[in-house]
Amino acid sequence: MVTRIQVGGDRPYEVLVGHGLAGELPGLIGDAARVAVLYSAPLRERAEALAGALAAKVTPIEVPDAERGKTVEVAARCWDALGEAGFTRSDVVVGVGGGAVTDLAGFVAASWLRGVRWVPVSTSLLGMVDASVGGKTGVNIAAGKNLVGAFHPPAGVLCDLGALATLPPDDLTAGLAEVIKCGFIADPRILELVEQDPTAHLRELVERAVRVKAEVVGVDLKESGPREILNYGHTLGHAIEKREKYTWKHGHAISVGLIFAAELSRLSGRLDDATAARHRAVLEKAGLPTAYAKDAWTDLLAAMRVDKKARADTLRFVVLDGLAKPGILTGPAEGLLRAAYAEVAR
Ligand SMILES: NC(=O)c1ccc[n+]([C@@H]2O[C@H](COP(=O)([O-])OP(=O)(O)OC[C@H]3O[C@@H](n4cnc5c(N)ncnc54)[C@H](O)[C@@H]3O)[C@@H](O)[C@H]2O)c1
Ligand SMILES: O=C(O)C(=O)C[C@@H](O)[C@H](O)[C@H](O)COP(=O)(O)O
Ligand SMILES: [Zn+2]
Repeated sequence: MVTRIQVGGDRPYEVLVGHGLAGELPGLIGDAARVAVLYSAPLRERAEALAGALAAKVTPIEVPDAERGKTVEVAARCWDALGEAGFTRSDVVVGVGGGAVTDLAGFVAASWLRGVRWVPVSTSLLGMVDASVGGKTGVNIAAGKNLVGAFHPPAGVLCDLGALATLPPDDLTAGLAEVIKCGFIADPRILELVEQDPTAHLRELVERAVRVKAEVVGVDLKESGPREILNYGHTLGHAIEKREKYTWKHGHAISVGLIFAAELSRLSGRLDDATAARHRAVLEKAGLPTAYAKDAWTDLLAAMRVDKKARADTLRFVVLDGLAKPGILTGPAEGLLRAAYAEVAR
């Protein structure tokens, strides 16, 4: 059974969730004469199998794995490959992999000839529920996470649940952080399912999280307001990733960031104690990290200043005013931020 979830907006598309979706790719490619398939080594066989079923001339591009591939230098190598293959505006970029590869593939597609079609074939939990949906594409730079990129919605998204069988357990756990985020900002049923047993409810969790994201990005592609809620936990999370030079898994950093954001919500008098405590409990139950280095505060505060939600010198955070009631906290005092950090510092 294939579930089709619609994403609205000026350039609507579908997210397909199911098993064995390879047969859906040619339809999304359409009559393109050339297709570039970006993948990293762990997904080589899957990418080759998908490429082999396409009628178009395929340019395979193997990129470094995980965050090591999400760089300007790797994007430039991809542009060179597209140039050599004579890629035109009717050609298509496909990204096969987790969020790092699909963010890179989307960025290459967004920047090539100022924008060609692209299709993420998501193979990680995090990619399925978050990275492949919504058209945020980009790369990391030394100054911060995802600081260079573009909004460029895909032609469609394939989430083949069968791929999750080979996903390393740590990466499955990392993906749960974004699933849990969706539970706190919009769909508390997600939290109940994770509290019971996430692996027993994977399909429902994927579908629920995709629906949360699809609803938000369908009304606010460019993050002019409502979309900011998807950044819950990300202000501190991205700062941790930067401080760790992108060696921490995104979902792990977001887990700590979610607890920090919940504590910030509680300490600013906006969130009740029980809902704040539930963050730590559900993230722990999923096997996610809940603490970070005590001595890191100065670095983290500096990194948070380039968060995309900041405006000039004012930091802005997504907080909760209750379960599934996200809001914005603008310009909190540093003492408040420090107090929230003390709750995750180890
Ligand atoms: N664009 C967005 O809206 C958005 C949303 C959330 C996260 N992100 C980005 O996504 C990235 C994180 O994505 P991720 O958690 O998928 O990490 P990832 O892409 O680094 O993948 C994690 C690891 O799992 C491997 N892998 C993936 N699928 C596999 C499979 N089926 N079998 C075996 N190995 C597999 C990868 O090769 C990699 O080693 C971050 O860069 C984050 O910033 C983007
Ligand atoms: O799609 C969004 O919007 C999100 O914020 C989802 C996040 O989970 C994701 O990590 C995103 O890449 C963060 O975007 P950024 O703009 O803060 O870099
Ligand atoms: Zn994220």
